[in-house]
Amino acid sequence: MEEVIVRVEHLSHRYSVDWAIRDINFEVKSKGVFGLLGSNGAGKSTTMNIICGVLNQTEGNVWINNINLRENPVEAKKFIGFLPQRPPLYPDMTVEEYLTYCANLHLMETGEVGKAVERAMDRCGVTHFRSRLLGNLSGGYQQRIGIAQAIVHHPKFVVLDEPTNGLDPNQIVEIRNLIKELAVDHAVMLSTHILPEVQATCDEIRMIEQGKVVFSGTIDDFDNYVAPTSFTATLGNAPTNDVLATLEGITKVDDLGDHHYRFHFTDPKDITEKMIAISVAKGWQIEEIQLERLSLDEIFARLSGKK
Ligand SMILES: Nc1ncnc2c1ncn2[C@@H]1O[C@H](COP(=O)(O)OP(=O)(O)OP(=O)(O)O)[C@@H](O)[C@H]1O
Repeated sequence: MEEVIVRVEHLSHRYSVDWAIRDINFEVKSKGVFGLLGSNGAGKSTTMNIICGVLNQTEGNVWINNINLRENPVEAKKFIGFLPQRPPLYPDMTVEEYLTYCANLHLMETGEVGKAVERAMDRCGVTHFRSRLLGNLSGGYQQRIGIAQAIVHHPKFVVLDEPTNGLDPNQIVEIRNLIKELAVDHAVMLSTHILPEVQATCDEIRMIEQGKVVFSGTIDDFDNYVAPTSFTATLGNAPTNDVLATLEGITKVDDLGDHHYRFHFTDPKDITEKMIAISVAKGWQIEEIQLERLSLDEIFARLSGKK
């Protein structure tokens, strides 16, 4: 059985009077990417801050490598690398100075520090910027340095809070690739409010909404759950609704007016390709076709309703 590196049991936290998270339970395995998905204010950062020992929980327990984080924080934190939402970077330090400083903060043996810094720079693809001041790096490279500081002390568990926030599309792809590389030999936990982000990077996910877990499962379970069940199409020369409703794979058709239709189906496989092929063959003048995917808010609403 795969090793469990993190165990979270009945975790709850209250800021003054309001509960930010309530009775969160999960385990993180020693390899792969574990995603915490939730809209703004759902409770992701609160959960991550507690798991990294930055915030003391009101109730519940966190074990890192079987060490109770609350009872033995110094030992437990040796296994954790954390990139908070705002990377703790010092703009007047060079990359190498900063990573050396972080390795020392993590109480690494002095003789190990140089090697560890080289390895972290290499893994994050920043060795060529070793003498560059952090303040002079682009957002994407600053994020890489943030990840490098999170892995410099060889933690088993790496926590990344919204790691692609504020990056451009190319930088996002690069950081996602880096996360997947790290997950080959680390347990990586990331939080995000971006649906495609979990779909692109995560193996296992928990979705939280108003501080409670509303979905827990693998990414395949999640993709099945959020698979589209309808598409819309504009047909310049459509046949009657009765004809459209008998098309293979279509369970129902709504006439939305102005040559616009919504088609419901149960099996999404090649459904739009089939519709395009038959429209062309029959001369229905298809002008536009679009799968209707659920937005994150709609998924939350569905999952919360289910619960
Ligand atoms: N220091 C604080 N004091 C009081 N309330 C807080 C504090 N930090 C967070 N909260 C509240 O706790 C709830 C959860 O916030 P949290 O930051 O954990 O959510 P999040 O999912 O990380 O959202 P975001 O993506 O916007 O950071 C929110 O209602 C937030 O307003």
